[in-house]
Amino acid sequence: MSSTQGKAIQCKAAVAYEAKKPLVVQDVIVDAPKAHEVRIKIMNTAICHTDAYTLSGVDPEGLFPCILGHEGSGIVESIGEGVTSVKVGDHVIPLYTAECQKCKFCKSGKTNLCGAVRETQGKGVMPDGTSRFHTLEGKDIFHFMGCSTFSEYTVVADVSVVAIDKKVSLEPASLLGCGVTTGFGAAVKAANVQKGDTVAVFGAGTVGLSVVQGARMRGCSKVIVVDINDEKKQFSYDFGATDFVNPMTDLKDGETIVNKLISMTDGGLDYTFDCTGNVHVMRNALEACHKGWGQSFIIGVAAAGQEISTRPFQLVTGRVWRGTAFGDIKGRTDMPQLLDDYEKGLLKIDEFITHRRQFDEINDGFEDLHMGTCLRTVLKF
Ligand SMILES: NC(=O)C1=CN([C@@H]2O[C@H](COP(=O)(O)OP(=O)(O)OC[C@H]3O[C@@H](n4cnc5c(N)ncnc54)[C@H](OP(=O)(O)O)[C@@H]3O)[C@@H](O)[C@H]2O)C=CC1
Ligand SMILES: N[C@@H](CCC(=O)N[C@@H](CSC=O)C(=O)NCC(=O)O)C(=O)O
Ligand SMILES: [Zn+2]
Ligand SMILES: [Zn+2]
Repeated sequence: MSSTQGKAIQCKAAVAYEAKKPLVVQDVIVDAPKAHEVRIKIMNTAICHTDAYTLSGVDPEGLFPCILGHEGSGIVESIGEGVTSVKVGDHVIPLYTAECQKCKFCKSGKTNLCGAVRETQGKGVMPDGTSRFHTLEGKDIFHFMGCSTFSEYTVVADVSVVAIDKKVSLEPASLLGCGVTTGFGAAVKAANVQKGDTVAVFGAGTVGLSVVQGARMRGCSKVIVVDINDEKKQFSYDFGATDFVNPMTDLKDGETIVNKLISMTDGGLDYTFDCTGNVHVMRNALEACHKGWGQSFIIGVAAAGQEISTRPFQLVTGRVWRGTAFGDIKGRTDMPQLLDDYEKGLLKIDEFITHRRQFDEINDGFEDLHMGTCLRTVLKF
C-alpha cells in the first residue's frame, strides 16, 4: 500500500485557465480516487494536436480551467473501492475511449465507443459528477477527455485505463494513448486494408504516419501521402509511403489534388484517410476514392461550426464516407496486441518522438507542434 493511499496529493500540473493562453505550471490538489477510480502517477505525456485544438477555444466541449493531456503513461499509485481492472504498481495507459465491456456499445461488437463514462467525460468531471482536481485555494479544475495527463498525478475511471507489460518502456507507451494507436488502428482495424490495396493519407503528422505504417504492414501496393509541408516528405518515406505529393508545389496548371490522385491510381483509391481536421481536405479525400468501392475515413477533428459537404452523387456512385475514433481500437482488449507488434518491431513508436522536454517546458512543447520537424514532443516529470 502506498503512503499516499486515501489522501489528497499536492503535485505539479499544467492548468489551462483560458483559451489561447499559455498553460500555467503550478501546484494543484489531486483527491484520492473514489469507488471505481484509479489514481495514476504520470511518468510521460506527449502533446497531441487535439490538446492544441481544445486550448485554441474551438472545441465545443472545451471547458476552462482544465488540465489537458490525453496521451500519457504512468504507474498506478492507488485505487478506489471495487477496482479490479488494475492494481497498485501496474504500468498503465489512460484511455480517452473507455471500454467498460458491459454497456450497449461495448457489447454490440460494432464499435469501440463506450457509453459508460462518455457523458460526464465531455463535461470535464468524473462519473459521479465531481472533479478530483482543485487549486490550492480550493477551486475545482475540470478534467479533460477522461485522462488529464498534464498532471503529475491524475484520477481516471477504472474503465478508462489499461495495464501494460512492464517490459515496455513507459516513454513510447505514452504514444499508444492516442496518435499511434489511432492511425495504426484506422488502417488495420477500422479500414482493415489488405495486401495490394491503394491508400492515400492526407496529413503526415503522427496520426497520418501511423496510418501509413499500418497500410505498409498489410502490404498495400501504393501508400500516397499528401501534405502541404515538404519537411514531411522524408518522414513519410521513413514510415513506408510509396509516394509523397505536396498540393502546393506538385500540381500542374489546372490540376487538382483529386485529379492527380485519380491519375496515379487508375481511377481512384481503395482507401483514403483525412488526418488534418480540414473539411476541404476531407472532401478531397472522399472524391479521390475509386468509384463503386472506395472508402474515405475522417480521423481529423474539425473546429466547432465546420461542416463537410460533397455532391451526393459521390456516394450514390459507391464511395463510402466514414469516421473513426481511436482507430476503432478497444483500449483494454486490443492494447496487448499493439504492444506485441511494437516489441516485435512491426510497429514503430520511438521514431515519432522527435522532441523531448521536461514537464515545466510544456508551453514550448505546444510551440514545437508548429514545426514541420516535430511529430511528437514527449514531456517527462
Ligand atoms: N479521431 C481520432 O480519434 C483522433 C483524431 N485526431 C486528430 O487528427 C488530426 C491529426 O493529428 P496529429 O497527427 O496529432 O496532427 P499534426 O498536426 O501533427 O498532423 C497534421 C498534418 O496535416 C498537415 N496538413 C495541414 N493542412 C493540410 C492540408 N490542407 N493538406 C495536407 N496536409 C495538411 C499538417 O501540416 P502543418 O504541420 O504544416 O500544418 C500536419 O503535417 C488532428 O485533427 C487531431 O485533432 C488525433 C488523434 C485521434
Ligand atoms: N470534443 C470535440 C470532439 C473531439 C473528438 O472528436 N475527439 C476524438 C478524439 S481526438 C484525439 O486526439 C474522438 O475520439 N472522439 C470520439 C469521442 O467520443 O469523443 C467536439 O465536441 O467536437
Ligand atoms: Zn490525441
Ligand atoms: Zn462500454
